[in-house]
Amino acid sequence: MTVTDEVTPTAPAVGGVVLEASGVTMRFGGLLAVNNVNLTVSEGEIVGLIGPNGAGKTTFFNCLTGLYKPTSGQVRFAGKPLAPKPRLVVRAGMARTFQNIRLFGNMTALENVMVGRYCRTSSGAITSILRGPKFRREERETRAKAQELLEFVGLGKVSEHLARNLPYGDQRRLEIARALATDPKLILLDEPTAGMNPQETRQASDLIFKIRDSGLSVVVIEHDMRFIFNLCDRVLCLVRGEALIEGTPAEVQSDPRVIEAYIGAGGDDDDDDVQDAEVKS
Ligand SMILES: Nc1ncnc2c1ncn2[C@@H]1O[C@H](COP(=O)(O)OP(=O)(O)OP(=O)(O)O)[C@@H](O)[C@H]1O
Repeated sequence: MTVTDEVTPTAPAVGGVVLEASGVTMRFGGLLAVNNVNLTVSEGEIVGLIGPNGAGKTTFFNCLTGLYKPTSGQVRFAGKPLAPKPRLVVRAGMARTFQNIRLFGNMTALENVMVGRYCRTSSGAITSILRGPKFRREERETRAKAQELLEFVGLGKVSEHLARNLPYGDQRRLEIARALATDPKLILLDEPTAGMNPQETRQASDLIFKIRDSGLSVVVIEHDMRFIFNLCDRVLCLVRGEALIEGTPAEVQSDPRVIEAYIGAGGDDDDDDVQDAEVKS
């Protein structure tokens, strides 16, 4: 089966620039993990970030989301410079998921999503302790919004299940729901299909299209080339911290330097995927 048989993406409605990262560089001592990388993401775009292991993809995400303060370079979001502080980044409208699942295992799916929502509520510590009418109203709204998001990602029926008891693919969806609860304009997904079976991967792809169709932009790191080439409007390939090529899936897939980079890195069979994946035109 070809990739294009698997899903039927709708045409992207690309708008103004949401994210503009320019000259982002991150040095760890003597190691230049990210070197002078630029990335622009527009409204309604799905952008893929690929590259062999250790290429700097997650480090670049960490620079975009304020977990790391870049050694140099600038990140602008919705036209304004973005301070490298995770809390401010989330408030500005950028959310993310992590390579390793970071859920609260002993909380229900619903509670996990509610936690994500609290950055948009206004009840302070005193209101929360006193549990007055304002707090109760916000809590009701937060709960309703969280349930709506669980339904959006296909987990409406398991909202009262403990996160740790959910199957792996559902835990990944739950992470996405929690990120969406912050009301982002842009969501960054770090290896959202890692460890998934082919059916879960197809569902993840459908969910990302649905997120895009709801008006968000998406940047996704992934090693699964079929998934990336089928999903993305544009792909940036990093190698040893530097941008090797940025282009449409077809352009990136047919660039011999990309295949070489994966083979040279002694990768995890991704090089076969780069050549074999059939991309949307
Ligand atoms: N906090 C850190 N301190 C020192 N070195 C780091 C740190 N984080 C990442 N690195 C190094 O930076 C380089 C890029 O790592 P990074 O995790 O960003 O790559 P990646 O492309 O996401 O890899 P993978 O696909 O394996 O997740 C690697 O050499 C890594 O060892």
